[in-house]
This record gives sequence, structure tokens and C-alpha cells, in this order.
Amino acid sequence: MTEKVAIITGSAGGLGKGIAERLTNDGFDIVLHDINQDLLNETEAEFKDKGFKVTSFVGDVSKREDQFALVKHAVDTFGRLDVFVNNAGVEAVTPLMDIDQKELSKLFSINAFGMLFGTQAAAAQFIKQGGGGKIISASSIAGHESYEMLGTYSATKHVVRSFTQTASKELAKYKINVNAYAPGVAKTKMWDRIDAEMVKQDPSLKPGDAFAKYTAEISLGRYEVPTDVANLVSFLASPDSDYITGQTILVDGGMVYR
Ligand SMILES: NC(=O)C1=CN([C@@H]2O[C@H](COP(=O)(O)OP(=O)(O)OC[C@H]3O[C@@H](n4cnc5c(N)ncnc54)[C@H](O)[C@@H]3O)[C@@H](O)[C@H]2O)C=CC1
Ligand SMILES: CC(=O)C(C)=O
Repeated sequence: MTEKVAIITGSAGGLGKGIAERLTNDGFDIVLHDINQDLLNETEAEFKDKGFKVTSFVGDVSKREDQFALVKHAVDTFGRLDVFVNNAGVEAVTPLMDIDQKELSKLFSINAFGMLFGTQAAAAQFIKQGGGGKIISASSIAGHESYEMLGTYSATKHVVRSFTQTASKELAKYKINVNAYAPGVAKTKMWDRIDAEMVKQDPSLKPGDAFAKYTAEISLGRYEVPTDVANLVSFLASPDSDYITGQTILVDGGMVYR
């Protein structure tokens, strides 16, 4: 029997790795992907040791040709594609008055253009296969509500929500579902970096203070873990979500209410 096939970008670590593990347990053959080759090799080896059916591909989501090559790799390896998760993303912590062209270009290239190019590459393959398929992208609470010091990042996560709506409308005729997940505050390398940067920007903060301040806002009283996000992505990748499209769903333990 042909298994279902999923690509998860930026899945060498963090939330992407958690999503990949969950989709493997859901029965998908998995294409791991990352710009960090060493970490990707480690994660691929770890997954293979666990008996998961997995391949990996090194690429940069901000390069359109890399995204099409990633989809080709999935199809060459496993014969088809069913789910594409635009997970890779990067952050910047900068006061609004100091945001410059370099930061804007970097974050928009990766978080916004990267999500669009992944969506285009996946949709082209889904259409070639005769329709169907699911595109699922990482937005954030910052895609619903913009935060101090995270201005550029928040703007890019609003773009993810916007492209999700447009793509869902244009691709519905091919029975392609396009949705996004909006995590809150998860303790990954990304938040380690955000916390360290916030300390640099505000000498009154100690390491851990910014993370503690953000997590204190969570109604359910704990920070997010990759499984919390993977549970939602699993649903969005499954037939149970076939009647949902164009949505950016908050999975934040109760931080932002929309
Ligand atoms: N950690 C959090 O609290 C939240 C994270 N998110 C979003 O979830 C996604 C995953 O975040 P985390 O796992 O926390 O981040 P992370 O920094 O821990 O992991 C991101 C992965 O993406 C890879 N990556 C970075 N740039 C890339 C590029 N150009 N091409 C390919 N791979 C690239 C990195 O090498 C890394 O393995 C991101 O889009 C992030 O914006 C959203 C809300 C909250
Ligand atoms: C990293 C991120 O999206 C936030 C706002 O925590």
C-alpha cells in the first residue's frame, strides 16, 4: 500500500521535529528538511533508529528553486506528496526605530517568501497528481497580534495568515486545503534566542525573565511543547479537517482570543 507522504520544512529540531515525529506515528512517510545539515543528519539518523520511514533534504526555504527541488526529492523517493508543512521560520528582536532593510529582507525572505514558495511547489505537485492535498503553515500568536520588539517577525507571521487565506481561495477548486497553525510560546531554540536578545536590549532583565513574562500570560499555566503543536498539525493533515480551509488556528494555551 502506498503510504501518505509529508514534507516538513525546518524539521531538524524544534516544533518541526515534533511535527515530523507525530506525522510518522500517524502513518506518513516523512521528508525531513532543514538548512542545518549537521542537525538534519542527526535527526534523520535518530528517526531511522526508531524505524521511521524517512528521507532528508537540505535546502533554504527562501530559495524558490530549493522548494521545488524538495518536492521533487519527495516524489522521487516516495512516489507522491500528500501534505506540505511550511514550518521553517526565523525571528528578530529589535526596537521598531532600529529595524533596518537587512532584517526586513532576511525575515520576509524566509518567513513570508519561503512560505509562499513552499505553497507554490506543493500545490504544483498536488495539481499534477489530480488534486487533493494539504498545505499547513506556521504562523504564530504574532500573526494575530503584533508584539513589542518583534515587529518584523510579527509582520511576517501576518503575511503567512494572508497568503493562507488567498491560497485557500485559489486552490479550493483543486480540493487542496490550506491552513495555518499559530503557536504561542514554546521552549525551543527560537525562544532561547528571543530571551537572550531581550536581555541584551533591556539591562533590567535577567536570562529567563522575558520567557517568564510571556509564559505568565498563558491561561493554561504552562509553556507550549512541540506535541501541543503537532496535535493540531496532525488534525490539519488528516481527513477530519477536510471541511476546514483558509484558517489560522491558535494553539497557545490561551493567550490570544480571536
Ligand atoms: N517557538 C515558539 O514559541 C513559536 C514558534 N513559531 C513558529 O514555528 C516555527 C518553528 O519554530 P521553532 O521550532 O521554535 O524554531 P527553531 O529555531 O527552534 O527551529 C527552526 C528550524 O528551522 C530551520 N531553518 C531556519 N531557517 C531556515 C531556512 N531558511 N530554510 C530551511 N530551514 C530553516 C532551523 O535550522 C531550525 O532547525 C517557526 O516558523 C516559528 O516562527 C510560532 C509561534 C511560537
Ligand atoms: C516566537 C513567537 O512566535 C512568539 C510570539 O512567541
